Amino acid sequence: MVTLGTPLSPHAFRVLLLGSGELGKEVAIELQRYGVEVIAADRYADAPAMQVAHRSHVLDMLDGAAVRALIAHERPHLIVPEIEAIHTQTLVELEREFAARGSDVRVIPTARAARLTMDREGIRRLAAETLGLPTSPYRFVDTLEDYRAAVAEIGVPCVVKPVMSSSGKGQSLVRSQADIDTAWEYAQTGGRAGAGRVIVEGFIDFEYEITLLTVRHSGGTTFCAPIGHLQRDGDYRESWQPQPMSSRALERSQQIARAITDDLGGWGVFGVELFVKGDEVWFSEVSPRPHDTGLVTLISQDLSEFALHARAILGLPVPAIRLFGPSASCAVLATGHGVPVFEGVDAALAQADTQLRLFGKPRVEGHRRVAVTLALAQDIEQARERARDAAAALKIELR
Ligand SMILES: Nc1ncnc2c1ncn2[C@@H]1O[C@H](COP(=O)(O)OP(=O)(O)OP(=O)(O)O)[C@@H](O)[C@H]1O
Ligand SMILES: NCC(=O)N[C@@H]1O[C@H](COP(=O)([O-])[O-])[C@@H](O)[C@H]1O
Ligand SMILES: [Mg+2]
Repeated sequence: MVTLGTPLSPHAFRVLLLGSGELGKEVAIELQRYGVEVIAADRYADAPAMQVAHRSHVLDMLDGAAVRALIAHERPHLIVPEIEAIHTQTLVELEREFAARGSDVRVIPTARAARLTMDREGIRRLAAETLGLPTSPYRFVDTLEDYRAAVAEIGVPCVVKPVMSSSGKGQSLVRSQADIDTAWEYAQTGGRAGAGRVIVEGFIDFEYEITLLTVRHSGGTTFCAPIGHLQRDGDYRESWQPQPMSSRALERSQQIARAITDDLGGWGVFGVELFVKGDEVWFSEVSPRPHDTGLVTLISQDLSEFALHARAILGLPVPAIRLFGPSASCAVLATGHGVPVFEGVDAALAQADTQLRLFGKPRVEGHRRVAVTLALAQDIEQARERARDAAAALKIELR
């Protein structure tokens, strides 16, 4: 039984978001709808979720002492990681301390899930070695010498990624011998947490890839319809739902998603990333939180992945999830330096069944996802085309 109070009162139910990007912004909005007091934190000011939260904090979330001090100050009922790059060992310690004190403060979904998934090594070893799920072949390396040996062993093409990174940061595809040293250099400089350990993965020649949104809630586990997506440079550009699949491949995907999410435990949405070829399915990785490719659910489902996350973490029921029809999302990236200014919003919204979200990110330095377009149509091709057309109609100036 959950009791929800009134925000900004002594009876408030407080949720702390660790990470305040576009995904956290939608989660914050959904929590606001239940009268939850929302506190948003990130490494920079005016992050998207901060703009819709009751208050916010700027801190280095990789600094354990800073994370501990923030939690002691805010005393949230739920701690909700929104990105990987958090000092998750501190969350593990805090969770243990809360339990010892008999407090019902929770880390979502669990501190262990946040710790295992912040680092590709934790989750990959759990999936492949403990649970025996099919994955690409892989090696973890710390030095250039070991890295070269790992590439020789795995063979080209292979994929090289820093163990702590997301949205393709620091990731490259090694197609031939000539790419080997550049990929190492990029992995050392492009990740979210500086230089360090790298994973070398054998390249899976998949037909398509999906995110299977899996909701663990008070009434059990519910799967959303599979989301297909297109990635470029390790970052998502388009997603659509439902991805057509053979019943064997869907069944296999759900088995893998259930195995990994049951092991991670807790309540919330998980984005299980899978590669598919025919009836064969490989586990790639999992986010213990809403997934960027799941932005499509803002238009495709009655309960978006953000609404589902809010319900699940609050212990509320998820009796059914309704899919409205073939839908798509298209990520809008800005390149350059400055504050985004959007023109053509009217043109982007001119078609029926089209929506968009402008994230409100305060600045762009290099490449940054700043918006997403959404469309619902008769079929997937038409939905993708509409979402792409809407994205093309947006003109972004960086001032
Ligand atoms: N072993 C592989 N074989 C083939 N393609 C791969 C492999 N690993 C990654 N990719 C491609 O690169 C994309 C990004 O990889 P991955 O999900 O590991 O990176 P990420 O930085 O964690 O991304 P995000 O945080 O956005 O999920 C995958 O969705 C897939 O398209
Ligand atoms: N693939 C993970 C993902 O999409 N995460 C989303 O992007 C934000 C970071 O964006 P930024 O790099 O522009 O600050 C995160 O806070 C989260 O919302
Ligand atoms: Mg991924």
